Amino acid sequence: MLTIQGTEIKDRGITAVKKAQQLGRPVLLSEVYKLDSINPLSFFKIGSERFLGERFFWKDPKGENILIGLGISKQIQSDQATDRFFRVGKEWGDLLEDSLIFNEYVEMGVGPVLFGGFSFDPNKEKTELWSKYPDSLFYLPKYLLSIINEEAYLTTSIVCMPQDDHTLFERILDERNELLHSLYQNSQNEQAVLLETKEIAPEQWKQSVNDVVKELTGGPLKKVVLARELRLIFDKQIEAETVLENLYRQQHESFIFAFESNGDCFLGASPERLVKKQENEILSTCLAGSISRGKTVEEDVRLGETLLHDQKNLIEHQYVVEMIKEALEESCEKVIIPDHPQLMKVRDIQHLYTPVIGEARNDTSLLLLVEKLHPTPALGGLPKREAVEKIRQVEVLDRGFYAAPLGWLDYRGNGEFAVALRSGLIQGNEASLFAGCGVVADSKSESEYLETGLKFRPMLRALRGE
Ligand SMILES: C=C(O[C@H]1C=CC=C(C(=O)O)[C@@H]1O)C(=O)O
Ligand SMILES: [Mg+2]
Repeated sequence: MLTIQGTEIKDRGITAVKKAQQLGRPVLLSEVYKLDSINPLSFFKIGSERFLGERFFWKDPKGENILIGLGISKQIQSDQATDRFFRVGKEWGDLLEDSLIFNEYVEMGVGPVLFGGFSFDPNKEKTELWSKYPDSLFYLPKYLLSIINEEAYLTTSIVCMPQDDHTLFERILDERNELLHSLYQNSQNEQAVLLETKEIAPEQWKQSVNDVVKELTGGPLKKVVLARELRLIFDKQIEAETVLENLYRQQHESFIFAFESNGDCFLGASPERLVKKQENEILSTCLAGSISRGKTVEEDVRLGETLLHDQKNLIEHQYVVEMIKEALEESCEKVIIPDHPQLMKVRDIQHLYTPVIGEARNDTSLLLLVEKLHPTPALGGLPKREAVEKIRQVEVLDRGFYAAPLGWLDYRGNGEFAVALRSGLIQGNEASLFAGCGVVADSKSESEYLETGLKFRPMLRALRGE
């Protein structure tokens, strides 16, 4: 049975409350314990009673960093378009300033961690679809399970107020142990059954691809990513943990994420890293240009070779490489980018892929890098501003958090953001799925339409439980 023996939180809590009284403002207290191994999906699932709507899940493709948060100790959110990246960083920095952090481990992602993301375009007119997700939304979880290189750590974070007393910390001690004990209760979830699939305005979408193509020769615009939506209706409430478990089993090569807010859950399996920062080492990814997987090994290799030599896809990819290179060179000492793309093969699709390594300057923060990179031409287009304006104008879809940065940063400034692709938004017994594709001068609306069809598959399979 898993228990945390230490009761230091009581004394630490009293110290934090005294500090809050002295300063006349809240003080963050965080403490870390090492645990025996825990199944990350079970941890997410045990939060469904007490912390429904306040959970997140993150796994990187190699499974080096897995983070699951239950409960919200502090929420940072804003609907303001200007400075939104900076504001999150500022509020996080302010909270950390007088914090008491008891963490003897050096691993990234252990200790207080902020998890969340940004909407794709804060200036796009808002619809009901994303009403639960403001333009920037982050949680500092009450309980964070970090599985870093297969070692498990539990961080408890509490924002202590001047008026708090010892009863708060006694309650937390009990709650934490109950939570860990409940890891051993086994409950089976039943998959909701898909009743209806509505494709949102497919003909209008193809027309918008044709219209945009006409604007891509001669003018300033080189590339615009256009996305569309499927709305699915199920026979009963969709359980996020079931879909998440399916994604986890089915999409080994991708980032697996889930992010709840007020009853909705945004989740997916994205192959695309936006940026990772570990001390000064920066990793980013150029991912654009797509073809289907083959039914046989031979066909798969042949399709991959075709993609590697296809001019339309190479151009679509090259725009991303150019932009990421330029953006990173502004804030890095060094940027290393190979001259030619390779293939990234995920379960349903293969992409042109160029990995990027950089060395950040000392004054470069992770959120600054996110701001500079978002949206890359894999999600927005080129030039950035004009492409985002075009999307705002022609796209029917309210993208919300789709195609936007989602991830985490720890109290030492390390962290990682993925681009939230191959994703869906669960709302009760309905879900919206999103997929887009890079439109360039040589694009044909029918084949772009089929490409988006491939990109819906990971979420469709996970939701159907196949
Ligand atoms: C916009 C999406 O994919 C991007 C990432 C990889 C390949 C892409 C493409 O070939 O069009 C897209 O730029 C999506 O999955 O919704
Ligand atoms: Mg494409």
